[in-house]
Amino acid sequence: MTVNPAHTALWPAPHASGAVDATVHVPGSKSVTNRALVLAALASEPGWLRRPLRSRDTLLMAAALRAMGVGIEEGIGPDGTGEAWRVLPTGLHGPATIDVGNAGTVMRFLPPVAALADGPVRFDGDPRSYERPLHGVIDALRVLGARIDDDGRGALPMTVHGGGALDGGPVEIDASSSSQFVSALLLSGPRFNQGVEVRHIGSTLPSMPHIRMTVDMLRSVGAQVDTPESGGEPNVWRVTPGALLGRDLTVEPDLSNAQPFLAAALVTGGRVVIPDWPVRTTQPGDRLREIFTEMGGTCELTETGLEFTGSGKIHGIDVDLSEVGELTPGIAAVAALADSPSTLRGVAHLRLHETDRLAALTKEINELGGDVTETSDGLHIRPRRLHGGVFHTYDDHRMATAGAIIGLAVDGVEIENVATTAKTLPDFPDLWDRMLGN
Ligand SMILES: O=C(O)C1=C[C@@H](OP(=O)(O)O)[C@@H](O)[C@H](O)C1
Ligand SMILES: C=C(OP(=O)(O)O)C(=O)O
Repeated sequence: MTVNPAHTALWPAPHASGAVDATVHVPGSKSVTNRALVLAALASEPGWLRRPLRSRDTLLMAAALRAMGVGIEEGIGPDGTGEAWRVLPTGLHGPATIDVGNAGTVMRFLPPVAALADGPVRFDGDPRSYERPLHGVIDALRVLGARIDDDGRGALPMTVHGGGALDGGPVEIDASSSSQFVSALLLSGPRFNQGVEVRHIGSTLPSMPHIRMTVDMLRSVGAQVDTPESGGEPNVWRVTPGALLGRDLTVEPDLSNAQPFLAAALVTGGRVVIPDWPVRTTQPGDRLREIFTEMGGTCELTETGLEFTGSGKIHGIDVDLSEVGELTPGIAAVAALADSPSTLRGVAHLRLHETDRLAALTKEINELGGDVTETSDGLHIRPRRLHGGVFHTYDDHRMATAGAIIGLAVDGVEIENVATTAKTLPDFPDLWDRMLGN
């Protein structure tokens, strides 16, 4: 077996010698970039994507769409400012092979797109992608008229035999393990012959802001979507069939990737400014303004962005994170440094994320001397004096950034495979060093 040196390399997490005071330009949102790419690929005319995130997950999405025949030209925008990608929706063709890596957005959003291609599309990915839930998408697509060959587990690897079109119509799914099942069916819904009506029949539904993001972005390209919030039935979303417009969309900074930098202000009693923080957004990271304020900071949203200031004190928190699960690792890291215990709830589905995040956070914080226990749906964190050591990341970008947060306050923390942050934030070590003035 060959060992990738990047995976075993240890990155000494910088210890903060004082309060940070920095402005950090956070790259574009993964969730917005990958939705925008899918919608542009399904449109009936070319579109622009400005300030797209360039990371492993978004480059995998672009490569997958290209493999099906979509043109994506990477370059500078028409006005010469910043990176912009031109998307030319020239067709959806098979045969094609798609590598999903470990990107939930790629493995869930693209099978419905592949069902519209005119030939077989093979999906494969990292070993972890075989374990992540996909049954909601596979079963639903079969009900809606698609032919899919998998190994019977309702997971990757699989082949979607695109027939050039899909009937669509009503479908029931249990999306309690991932909101991305709902988003996936809605995103391609306008291109199904009868559109789609998705009824969630599971007990819980995580990450609602991400479903709102899907609906908002669909509407912005001309789709008609009925939702529970717009007067429809609870847990039912309806998308009317119709052509999608090619738009010129500027991607917001990734607010979930702003998290470690805001945490740095909290942990060091410093100040961090994130330019271009949107005034109105569906990104779950916007909830950090409230959560990190409750944990001891203050923030102000101005025309230039979000200014977040730590008080030098960090408080524990009792919070339901079901809507904003991807923020859990960073909140757990801050909670481990707080002056009182924390309970993080509503995030059982994190056991099926990039890694089992509840197990990984418990093990890694405890190995630094912490006292974390797993509950049925989250974590209980009792802060203790931590010591240095290796913080393992399990190929999970958010484990790496969580370890870096702890490293600010605890000497001698070494992050294994910090390069895994490339999934959504390839510049992380550089941005972190620059924030610290190194
Ligand atoms: O739709 C999206 O862009 C996402 C939805 C969420 O997935 P889950 O609902 O599976 O947690 C989130 O955790 C993930 O990081 C991104
Ligand atoms: C859960 C996450 O990613 P994915 O899109 O792969 O589900 C995440 O980024 O925290």
